[in-house]
Amino acid sequence: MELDFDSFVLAASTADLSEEPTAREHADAIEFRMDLTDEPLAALEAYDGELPLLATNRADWEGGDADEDGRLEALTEATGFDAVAAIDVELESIVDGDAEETLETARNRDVSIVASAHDFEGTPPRTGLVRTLTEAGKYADVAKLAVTADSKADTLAVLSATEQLTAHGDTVATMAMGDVGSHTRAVAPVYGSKIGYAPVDPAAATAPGQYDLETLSELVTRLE
Ligand SMILES: O=C1C[C@@](O)(C(=O)O)C[C@@H](O)[C@@H]1O
Repeated sequence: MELDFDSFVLAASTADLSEEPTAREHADAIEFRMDLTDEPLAALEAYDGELPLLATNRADWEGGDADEDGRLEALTEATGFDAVAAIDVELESIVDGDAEETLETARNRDVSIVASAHDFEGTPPRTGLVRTLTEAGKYADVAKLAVTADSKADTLAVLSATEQLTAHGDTVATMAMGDVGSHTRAVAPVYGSKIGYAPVDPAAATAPGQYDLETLSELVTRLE
């Protein structure tokens, strides 16, 4: 399956692929959080849903649950499944040189790459946001950055960086986590952000401040 990020992609974030039929009505893709389930490759093997998958195997040092041992290997293996249209790779793994094989395999298989960075502590100054997104964009089809907003000024920095990079022709996905940042999930697409994440089941949010899928879908559609 294919996923292009020329227009906004709403991804239903889940560790349970059996949620796909429920997600279908509102989502364009499923973000499959491999790190939050026990047998992710078996789940991929059994998947027969309609929505393309963005596979994420989030490292424990980046807010996820995957042990480093075999983490990128499992992600590489995931690119072999037809339904996997894109993978998310941590920018830090890319910069460290650990993800070379994963990136090469994905490219050979026409699987898109999202290079991601997360800040669970705060929001760096705008110039830092632009720098990180520009760096991520060198390696990937989409440069993704999720930060934690403590103030409205933080959310404006995220939106402003999003607008700048989009105007420059870069493909970015941005969001501010936490309560103060929630609205950026609805508004960032207006400034060019190309991926939004929302849980099908609000009780199973994969990041602080997420809206449930139906709500984010409605907000983004109305603001479009
Ligand atoms: O990186 C992201 C973005 C995210 O952290 C969010 O803030 O919506 C949710 C994660 O599932 C996803 O992998």
